[in-house]
Amino acid sequence: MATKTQDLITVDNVSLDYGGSDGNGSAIRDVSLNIHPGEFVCVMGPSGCGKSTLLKILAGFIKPTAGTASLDGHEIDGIDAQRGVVFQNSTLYDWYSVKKNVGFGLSMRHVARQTIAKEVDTYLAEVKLDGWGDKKVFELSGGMKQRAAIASALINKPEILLMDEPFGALDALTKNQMQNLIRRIWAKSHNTIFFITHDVNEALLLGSRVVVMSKHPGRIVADFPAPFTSDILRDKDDDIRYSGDFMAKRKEILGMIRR
Ligand SMILES: Nc1ncnc2c1ncn2[C@@H]1O[C@H](COP(=O)(O)OP(=O)(O)OP(=O)(O)O)[C@@H](O)[C@H]1O
Repeated sequence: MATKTQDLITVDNVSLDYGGSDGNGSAIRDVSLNIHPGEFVCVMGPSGCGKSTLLKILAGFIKPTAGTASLDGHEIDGIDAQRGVVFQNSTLYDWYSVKKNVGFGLSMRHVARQTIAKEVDTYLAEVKLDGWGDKKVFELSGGMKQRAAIASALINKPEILLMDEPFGALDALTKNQMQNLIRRIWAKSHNTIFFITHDVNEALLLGSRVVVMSKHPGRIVADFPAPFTSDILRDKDDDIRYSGDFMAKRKEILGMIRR
């Protein structure tokens, strides 16, 4: 058995080549990244630089062509409920009730029905969907679907939550509400979150750490702690986004991405 390490996730010199005759299949190259428990890591980079590829490796959907990715010292080898995934477009079953969707992972693991019902209620309350459990997913708004998707990932108590532009398709107001929701859940539960976004404000408003990737094939070009999400939790508002420090960091990241 592997020894328990301080890092929850270790990505060691990972490259992924999708193949193809044109030689352009290399999606990420020599990526190394360690994630500690409780970090909220936001990943940014130009379109096509390999952010989703990195997430898919962490989720266990694909294996690197070189290097290793491990969770808790164990090489990631296939999908597992230890890693919850939330995509931009909900992967819920539209014709099932919200409750059935949220409890799906537990029922697959043959958890007792009463326990599932209790847990479902807890996680629906967590994402502020109490009272909506009996609705069918197709009856929900986009923001509500994403809240249900987050509940159905969290109910499995994953060691890490992998989120691929989860709020990318939402309007500005709903997006802001969802950012507040996920920040509050993170602060309360100390979840570890790996969160891909195209939105530099979102990365700085949410991440306790921001990672920036270069253009295709992606490498990590910057990796730094971000204080703003803790400031927002302390101040209970996000006016920090108008501060000089925030603007300067924003400009710096955009400069890196455009370069
Ligand atoms: N299944 C696949 N087969 C072949 N090439 C792929 C596959 N998935 C992704 N790619 C290629 O790998 C590169 C990285 O794609 P990826 O989706 O990881 O980037 P991304 O940074 O998440 O992009 P975006 O920000 O636009 O969502 C791209 O050039 C893409 O075309």
